[in-house]
Formats: sequence, C-alpha cells, structure tokens
Amino acid sequence: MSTPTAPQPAPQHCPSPRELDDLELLGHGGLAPLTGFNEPGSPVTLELPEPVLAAAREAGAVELVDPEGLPLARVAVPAKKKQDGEGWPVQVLATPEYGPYRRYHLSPAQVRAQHAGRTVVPVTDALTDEQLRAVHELGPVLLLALTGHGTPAISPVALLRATLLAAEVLDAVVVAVPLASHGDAQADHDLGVQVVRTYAGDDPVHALTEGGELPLELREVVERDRPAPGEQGLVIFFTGLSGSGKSTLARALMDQVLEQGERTLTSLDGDVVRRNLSAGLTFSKEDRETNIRRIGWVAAEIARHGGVAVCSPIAPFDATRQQVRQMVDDAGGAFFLVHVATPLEECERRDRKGLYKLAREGKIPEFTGISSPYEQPADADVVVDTTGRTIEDALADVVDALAQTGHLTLVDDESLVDPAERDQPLVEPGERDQPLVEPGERQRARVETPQDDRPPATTHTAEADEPLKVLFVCTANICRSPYMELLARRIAEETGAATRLSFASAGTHGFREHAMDDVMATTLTSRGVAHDEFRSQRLTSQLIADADLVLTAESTHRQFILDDHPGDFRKVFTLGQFAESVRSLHTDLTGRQLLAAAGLRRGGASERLDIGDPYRRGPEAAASTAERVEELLRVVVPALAGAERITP
Ligand SMILES: Nc1ncnc2c1ncn2[C@@H]1O[C@H](COP(=O)(O)OS(=O)(=O)O)[C@@H](OP(=O)(O)O)[C@H]1O
Ligand SMILES: Nc1ncnc2c1ncn2[C@@H]1O[C@H](COP(=O)(O)OP(=O)(O)O)[C@@H](O)[C@H]1O
Repeated sequence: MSTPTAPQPAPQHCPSPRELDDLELLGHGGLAPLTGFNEPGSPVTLELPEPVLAAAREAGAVELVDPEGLPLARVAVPAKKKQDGEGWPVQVLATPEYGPYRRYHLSPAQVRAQHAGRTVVPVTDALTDEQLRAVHELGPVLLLALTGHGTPAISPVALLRATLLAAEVLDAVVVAVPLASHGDAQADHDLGVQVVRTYAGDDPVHALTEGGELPLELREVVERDRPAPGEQGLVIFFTGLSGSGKSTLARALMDQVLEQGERTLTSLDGDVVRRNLSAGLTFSKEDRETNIRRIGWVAAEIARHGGVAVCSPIAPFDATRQQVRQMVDDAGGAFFLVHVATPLEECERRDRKGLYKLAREGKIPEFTGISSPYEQPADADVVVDTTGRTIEDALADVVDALAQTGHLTLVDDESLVDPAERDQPLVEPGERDQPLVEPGERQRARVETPQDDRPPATTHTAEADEPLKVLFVCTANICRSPYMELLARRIAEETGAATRLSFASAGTHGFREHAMDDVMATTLTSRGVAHDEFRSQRLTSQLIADADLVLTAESTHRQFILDDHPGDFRKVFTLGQFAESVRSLHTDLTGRQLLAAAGLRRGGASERLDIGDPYRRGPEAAASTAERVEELLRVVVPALAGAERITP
C-alpha cells in the first residue's frame, strides 16, 4: 500500500520592483480586466527562477513576498506549462502598508467612491507653467500620478512631491498609481490607456501637452531629485588582472579626492574586502560573483547618500560588473568603469605578490588570467594600460576622463602639472601652429578611450581664422549679460579688435525679446553705448555649442550650464574666474590659444568672484555692477584680442 504524499508548501519568491507594482494593481482591480499574471498577450508577466517555478508547479502556487519577506499574495501556478492559457490568478494576502506617500495609493473603486466628478489628468513629470494654466481651466481635477517602476521622468517620490505642490494651486486631489513600464512602448501605452480609463470611470480624461517652463518650486523639487553630476553619488570601479595597477591607481586617485576635500570617500579594495566583507569566500566563479555583488551593494548604498566609493577588485565577469552598474544606477548614483588593461605578460613580470609563479606551478587553482578567465569590458569609461608609464601619467587619464563626465573634477590641481612647466607658456612661440596638448596628455597615444566621438581637448583648425565667439550668460538677459555684451563690443572696437571677436548674451531663465532693464541701461548710456536694439534671449544648447568661450555672471550660471554640458568645462567660466586666470597666466597667448591655456589652468569658480544681480536694487547697485564688469572686461577683452595687456 502506498502512502499518499503530503502536499508541498508553496515556495516563496520576492518579485522584481516592476512585478511588485503590477501585483499591487492586479490586487485592487487597477489592471482590470486582468486578474492575474501571464495572461496570453499581456505584458503583465511574472517570471520565476527555474527551481522556484518547478516547486510552484508541484505545489500549484507560489507565495509572493515583499523584500522584507512579508507574504503579499498567493499566485496559482498550473502543474503544466500547457495549462498556463488562462494566466496565473492572484489572491491577495496583504496590501503593502509602507513606502513614501502610500496614503495616496487608492484603488479605482476608492477613487470612484471618493472623487467622482473630477476631470482625470494623468501625470508622469512635474507640471510646467503652461500645463498648470491648462489644468486650471479644467476646474476640479484628479491628478493621477503614474509612479510605477520605470514610468515617470523623475523618481516616484519626487513625482508625488511635485504633483502635491502643483495641486496646491489647483482645485485638485492627487492619487498615485504604480503603473510600471514593461519595456514595450506600445504595450505600455495600451495598458496605460486602459488603467486611466478604469480610474476615470465616466469622468473625462485630459491629456497634457508638452511645453512651458517649470515654476521655481517645482524646479527645485526636480533639481533635488536629480543632483548635478558633481553632487551625485559616484562609484569609481577599477577592474583588471591581479598586478595590473588597480589598487595603486585607486589609492592615488583617493589621495587627490581627499586633498580636494569636497567629497566623502570609501575604499572597497579587492584584498581588503576579501579580508572583511567577503572573508571565507573562495575564488570559484560563484564566490567571485558573490564577492562583487557585495561590493556593488555597499557601493550603491554609498552612492545613494551622495558619497564616492572607489572599488578595485579583479571583477573578471562582465555580467557581474553589469549587475553592479545596475545597482548603482537604481540607487541614483553614477557608475564609472576604469579598465586597467595592463597585459598579463606585464602583470606576471611584476608578480608583486609571487602569486603568478605559484599559479603557473599549479599551486593556486583558478587564478585569473592563468587558469580562470578575465572577460574584457566593452563598456569601460576609460581604458588604461600602465605598462611603462608612471603612476601619475596613468592616473591623469583617469582624472581627465572623470572630469569629462562632470562627476568629479580634479584637474584644477596644479600638482598634476610638472612644477618645471607650471609658469611656462603652454605653447612656445614657434609652436603656434601645432595642436595644443596638455602636459599629462603627451603620452595619450597609449590610451584607448571608448568614447571616440569626444572632441580633442583643443586642436587648430580653419576655425582659427574666424572671429572668436564669446557668449555672456546671466539669469534673465536683461541686466548683467547685455551690459557685458554691449560694453565688450565697445572695448573691442576701441582696441581695434572688432573683427577678431564677436559677442552675444543669453539668460538661463526669464523672458525672451525683452529690452534691457532701464536702470542698468542707464549705466551704458553714461558710457556712450547704445542699447535700444538689444532684445533678450534664452540660453540654448546651440548657443553654447557655437561659442568658443562662455562667460557667466555667477558660478550658479556656470554650474547650470555644466549640469547639462559637463564636457564643456574647459570653455565655461565665470567672468571673474576667467579674468583671474588671464591675470595669473603670465603668457603672451591670445585668442584661441589663450582659451586653451585658461581651460587647462583655470582657477576655481569661487562665489567670491561672482557678479551679483543688481535687478531691482536701484541705481547704486547698477552702477557698482557696471564698474566691476567694466574692470573685468578691460582685462579679458584686450587679452583675447591680443591688444596690449592692461596690468592690474
Ligand atoms: N585564484 C586567484 N585569482 C585571482 N586572485 C587571487 C586568487 N587567489 C588569491 N588572489 C588574490 O586575491 C585578489 C583578488 O581578489 P578579488 O576579490 O579582487 O577577486 S575577484 O574580483 O573576486 O575575482 C588578488 O589581488 P589583486 O592583486 O589586488 O588583484 C590576488 O592577490
Ligand atoms: N603606471 C602604473 N600604474 C600603476 N601601477 C604601476 C604602474 N607602473 C608600475 N606599477 C606597479 O604595478 C604594481 C601594481 O600593483 P597593484 O596596484 O597592487 O595592482 P592590482 O591592485 O591590480 O593587483 C605596483 O607594484 C605598482 O607600483
């Protein structure tokens, strides 16, 4: 007689963030008519790892738990794949209780009961002034914030924060719907239409149209959500063979970051991690992956808090490195991969720890490069072969590539420059027609950077004969920057350089086509400079791209530009900063060569050098701004033009 086998308990599984969002909506009817996962043709799928799927088929169900292990739902899983036709129905065990703004998560039934009669407006980004005006016209509205994983342009919590702020100036209630993205634009669109219709019932739906500017409060929410590249958490991840130079370069880089003193820093060195966080792990493929994932997890948490983590394990497997990149990305950090590509022969020649010899003798199994693979990264931000190079020279490539991203700028550090070269002109008079190169770049030939489309630091081209284009930038382009543009043009005329220089100005925010502010305009009139034809314009990427030099009134304007155009850091200065650089360069360089030199040796854009906003602060403030700008322009314009320098 055979004994009946006891039914197997349903296995537990923690779904992905996207699946958790889907589960919440399936659970309360938000995805109606869908009632389960994996219905034919539906993007609302649930994927189970093979062993969990096998156990679930045997038990007839899987229990979905949240990341802390709380059972949320029981999902029926047919015994055989061919029985999947009807999908996997969901039975709710508990509704999620935690998470920011959870109280705004309502089911369609709750929305119908509490808020019927309002026009429904689906929202996936902070509302612009034009959108607010249009929504205001609609009367009572329900702002349906679509916060699901991968859907909003900003983080779900910032979208709710921005939508609640917008609601304060409208007759609006706010409801959050975790409508996730499934990676298929058409399927997501169709699902979104269906979900919004379900929430709206018989009420009208208003689709927002693009356009307009963010009001100040909402801009602040968005900017806080997306910190400037220089303030974002950063993971600098060195990968390469043992002995390639990862730890040496990582240590040298960290010293520079510490000396600069602007960022908090954590080292996750391969050897050190193995003695602590990963003590006991072997060098099997599985243990190496566990080791790297642990490093990635810690690094991502550091990035989440805005810190810098410098990691230097071998990390031989591409898939694991990609997982770390994803973890850092999910935490809102930037991931910067340095491939220390010193070839095996050189690492083995160095054999600092004597390990290669032991590995060759078969005394260390699974040694990377000898008896265990190293997968070359195809996604490195910079590739450095340290063979035959000094540490400083190799490090300069990393520092340079980092600066190009805007995430960490250390190139101001004069210690990178050979002291013997520090006060020399960068270009000898006889070298004028040669491309300019930075001292640290002279060995660049040995470095491959994967971003082939990056412009070289400075090259001499036919452009050299065109007038040098200078763009002045302030906030509204009605006070400071027009004054700079018009007065600079006058000074260029006085110095006979009108054909060699051209000037324009623009504002980061504010109006288009406005005349100059009256009070500030008076300071120009008293200098005999006409302003009647001047009209303000907004700063655009094209204006920045077209300019050879961008001079801003304040360091915040400079940062505003670099946030979107980090690669332009060598040509964007505050006017005060550029004047200081010109004064301290002690060279006879002019025009583009002066720009190149200033770009390499620029001083800091300290707020001390800012030109404050005189707008609505009366004639005295305008006069003192005018005086200060004139003083700076009389340093900068003649220097650019090659006219006789005025020594302050
Ligand atoms: N089998 C084998 N293969 C490779 N390396 C070995 C091995 N056994 C010990 N070591 C020493 O451990 C250091 C590498 O550890 P990592 O944690 O960076 O390796 S991994 O990323 O998990 O693959 C590595 O240090 P680095 O030289 O700093 O890279 C070696 O000193
Ligand atoms: N340009 C260079 N950059 C980094 N290391 C170099 C360079 N030239 C020689 N080395 C030497 O190579 C060795 C690299 O060792 P290490 O930094 O511990 O490598 P890893 O951490 O990749 O195992 C050190 O002895 C270092 O002095």
